[in-house]
Amino acid sequence: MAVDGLTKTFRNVTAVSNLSFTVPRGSITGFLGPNGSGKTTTLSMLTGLVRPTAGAAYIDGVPFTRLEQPAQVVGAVLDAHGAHPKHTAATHLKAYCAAMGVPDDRATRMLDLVGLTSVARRRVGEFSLGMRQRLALATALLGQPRYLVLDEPANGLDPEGMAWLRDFLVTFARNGGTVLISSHILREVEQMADHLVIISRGALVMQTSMADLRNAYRSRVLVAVSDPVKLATALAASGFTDAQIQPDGRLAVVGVEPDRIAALAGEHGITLFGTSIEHVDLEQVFLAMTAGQYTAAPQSFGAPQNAQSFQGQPNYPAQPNYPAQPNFQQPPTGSGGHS
Ligand SMILES: Nc1ncnc2c1ncn2[C@@H]1O[C@H](COP(=O)(O)OP(=O)(O)OP(=O)(O)O)[C@@H](O)[C@H]1O
Repeated sequence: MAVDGLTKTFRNVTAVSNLSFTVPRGSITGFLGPNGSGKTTTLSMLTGLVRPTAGAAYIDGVPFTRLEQPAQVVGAVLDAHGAHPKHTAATHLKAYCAAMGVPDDRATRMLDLVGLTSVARRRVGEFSLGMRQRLALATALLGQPRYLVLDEPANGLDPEGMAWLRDFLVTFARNGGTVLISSHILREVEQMADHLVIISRGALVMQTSMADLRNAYRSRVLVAVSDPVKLATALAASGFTDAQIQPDGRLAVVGVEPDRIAALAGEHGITLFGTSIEHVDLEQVFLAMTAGQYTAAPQSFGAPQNAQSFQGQPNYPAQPNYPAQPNFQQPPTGSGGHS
């Protein structure tokens, strides 16, 4: 799946603006952006529900409208409220089976797969949002598609439902399926996605693998020592080259455990005053990247104090932005150890 220069303008609102990205085959790609950033509009263009103003979207190399048997290529969940409220879950699915030309027993199997067998004869109007999400997924799966396009499927799911969805999608991708799943919360997709496409105001902010993102925003250890240059040299001699002296004189070290740093300092006669680990919250990084969707003040989105705006930067920022510095911890008097 891919979109290329995709643009959609509704009267005077540009919902999607010259957006290009690729969803690697066999991946789970998280499609992230704040409310109103253009996710649903993009997914609607991808699945042929909305006509682009410019650009194109491709599934299996062709636009959705040119797919010969679309339901057997792509399953889409764009609206959990698609089923008629007076239909039961079973009649809803069987109607889709008939329309798609697939046998009825597929409906029963999909109800079982999404955990709705016990409520198969209940009216959809009585379903909770989470149950509707499961039914919508069952509908999308009827044609045994290779691609899944899911718009905020976590909406309304309880933690158990979320865990179930995660496991289901991971298995689907492991078996060769490709998933594009939107969310406005990185945490919701972080554990299952192997790629991310991040948008803000309809434009691409970043396209990256999850591994690259984690790597660029790794935790670091801040070390206060008598001689930071000497410690940096000692670390480099041991193969740890990612150490930078901070404006406050501390050494910021990535990829080395505090105990190892303390041992090295001891070996080189460097006095260690204290260490603190600075964990990076990826959700904060994401919020900083997409801040300003509705307001010019990034802080109103809970962004880190030193966060920059990443808008319009398709490439990865060279310098990771760490959240505000944690309080420096002094070791107990006379211990000379690390915290
Ligand atoms: N049919 C439409 N007519 C006019 N404006 C629209 C239409 N559909 C979407 N928009 C506008 O396009 C922008 C993007 O909306 P879209 O629903 O694609 O965002 P989203 O990222 O999916 O948001 P959310 O996370 O809240 O679902 C919004 O400003 C929205 O008001």
